Amino acid sequence: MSVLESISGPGDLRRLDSGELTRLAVEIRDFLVEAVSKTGGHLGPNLGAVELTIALHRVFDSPRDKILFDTGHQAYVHKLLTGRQDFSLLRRRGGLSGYPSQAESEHDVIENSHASTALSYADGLAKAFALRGEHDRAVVAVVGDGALTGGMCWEALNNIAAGADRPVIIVVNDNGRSYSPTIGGLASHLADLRITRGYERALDMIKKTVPRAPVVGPVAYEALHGVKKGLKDVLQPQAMFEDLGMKYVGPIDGHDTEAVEHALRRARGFGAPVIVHCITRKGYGYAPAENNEEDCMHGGGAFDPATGKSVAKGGGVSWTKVFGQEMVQIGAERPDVVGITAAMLHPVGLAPFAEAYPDRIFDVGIAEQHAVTSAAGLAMGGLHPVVAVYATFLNRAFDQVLMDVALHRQAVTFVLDRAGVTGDDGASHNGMWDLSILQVVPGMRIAVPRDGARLRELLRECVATGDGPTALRFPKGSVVADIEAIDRIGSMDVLARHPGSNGARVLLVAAGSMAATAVEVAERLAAQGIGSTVLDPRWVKPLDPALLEEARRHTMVAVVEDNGRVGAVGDAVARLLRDSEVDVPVRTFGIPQEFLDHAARAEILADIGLTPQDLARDIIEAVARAGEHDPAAETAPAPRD
Ligand SMILES: Cc1ncc(C[n+]2csc(CCOP(=O)(O)OP(=O)(O)O)c2C)c(N)n1
Ligand SMILES: CC(=O)[C@@H](O)[C@H](O)COP(=O)(O)O
Ligand SMILES: [Mg+2]
Repeated sequence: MSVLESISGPGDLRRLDSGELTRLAVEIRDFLVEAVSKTGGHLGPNLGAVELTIALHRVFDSPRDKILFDTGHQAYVHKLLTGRQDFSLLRRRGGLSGYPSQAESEHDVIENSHASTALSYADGLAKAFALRGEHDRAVVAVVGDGALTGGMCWEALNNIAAGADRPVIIVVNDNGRSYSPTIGGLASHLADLRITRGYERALDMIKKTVPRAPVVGPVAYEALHGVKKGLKDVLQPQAMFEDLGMKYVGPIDGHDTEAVEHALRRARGFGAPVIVHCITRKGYGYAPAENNEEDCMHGGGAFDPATGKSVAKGGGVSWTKVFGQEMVQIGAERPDVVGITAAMLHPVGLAPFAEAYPDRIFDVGIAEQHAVTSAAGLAMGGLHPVVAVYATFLNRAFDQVLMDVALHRQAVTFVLDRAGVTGDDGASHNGMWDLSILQVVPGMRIAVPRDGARLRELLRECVATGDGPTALRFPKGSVVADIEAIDRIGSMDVLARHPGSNGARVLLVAAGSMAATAVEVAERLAAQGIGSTVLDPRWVKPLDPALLEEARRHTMVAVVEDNGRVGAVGDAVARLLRDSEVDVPVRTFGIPQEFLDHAARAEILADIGLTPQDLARDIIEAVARAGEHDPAAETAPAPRD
């Protein structure tokens, strides 16, 4: 039996000797490379957190002590050490989540995969334990250097530092990277800290060579003392954390289990808020990850363990790539257009723009709120910023969109990638909120492209809009083949028309990526004798008033959208018809307003009925209930495949 197989829980860890600990780290790395090569996942971050996580579970008694992981993508080792070693269905239906999950284990706390939250949870937990008199319970938060660039961390630090009687132990997992190298003043401060080891050695050297004052006389001694002080100020920058009222331990070699364990025991013994600064390498111990310049195999699909090369079947051109290519074209024509990313230059597709226009790209760190309000500043300064984020991450910058950009009617374009169901990253990654929250923003215009051609077209319309904010959203994965319009009504594209053989006529309003699905639904309805028109609004906010006249020519409006059902396009269409007294029923087909468990996107779309066959069946039944159509009268059975 391997050492890893002998670990059924954290208690088993404490019985291991140093030789077994060393073997355990090797076994965990081998396990991670093998398992993640099959399922895909966050290999790089987890290879960097092996020794750190082993030490954590040897020093702290989870779940009585709380061990929190910021973002949670680096918690695979934590899962292995807390009784979960079947990774065969990692991030897949029925398998382990790629993030902590309270349903999986009492050792798991934070399920939200949005970065920079762990210190706030920690502050809250520490206050709760103090108030309940549970002073023996430790609260430990593991936070990456990338997550530390998020503003919430500093809000929390401000509070944690004030809580001498409710100590939080903050373990900074500093590998110098988010996806790419972490940016900003804090990152360089952490980098300074990393060289502190040099400071200690330099200080020792000075101590040994600088003779005592009586020997060299006060003037010379003062001069030499000034050198030492200067060195101390320059090379010993942990003062920042200590100035905050935090104790600082480090920097520690984050791949030396015993050193980390010793530092954690010291930290626990302080009984005061403390930062344990661990220096790690993302992808440590697996060369293809360590040497991967772009992101150290931060995330991604299945790969060949021998080479680290992706084995994912080539799925065509991604929406992200189409966006990135068009941005380079726009950048050549519009010197006022600049790009902003929140530590995700490559994932959001802005790397080609950055390469072409290096002084017109701003990576603000994992700081979406700052990204948005700084975009308002850039726009006020006469530029047109394009803020590219994953749709779900815009949630945390809602007030900035509303009160900093829209209130000032600033020409900022938000490009929301991973919009709609993403699936394998779990509930907090689905981009199912943006069409709802942006609906309430006065002056916001929202474009939803149905394919690559429309993405290029609508992106240009967005950046050509100078009197207020625009947003454009598209899903994860490959673009579908272009779907050409057969007609145009106002600013909307007609994609299909079917006459039908009875009174029913359904107006299918398809938002963005649901267009291909809607075209197929219309064909299924036609087979049942139900007439329809498939309409791509292109802009879903504001809706084109021409929609009203088109609705009047139908007996039902069915809106299909890859967003939560509440307060999005369907509700906006219903409100428009109601306010204009167009008495045609509107049915909305979207994502139920729930947190969805992790699974593949296709599985979830099937679960929630956003497939052509389910939609057709539901619409046929709705038409029948409305009395315009009796399916039994038809010869062909209702489609159920
Ligand atoms: C609010 C938010 N924005 C962006 C992301 C995407 N994201 C996931 S992990 C990551 C990098 C995290 O870097 P770090 O905290 O240093 O952890 P590491 O992967 O280096 O261990 C980013 C940007 C996120 N999860 N949450
Ligand atoms: C942890 C995190 O937020 C991302 O790394 C997430 O896994 C998105 O991955 P994709 O870029 O594959 O959608
Ligand atoms: Mg990092």
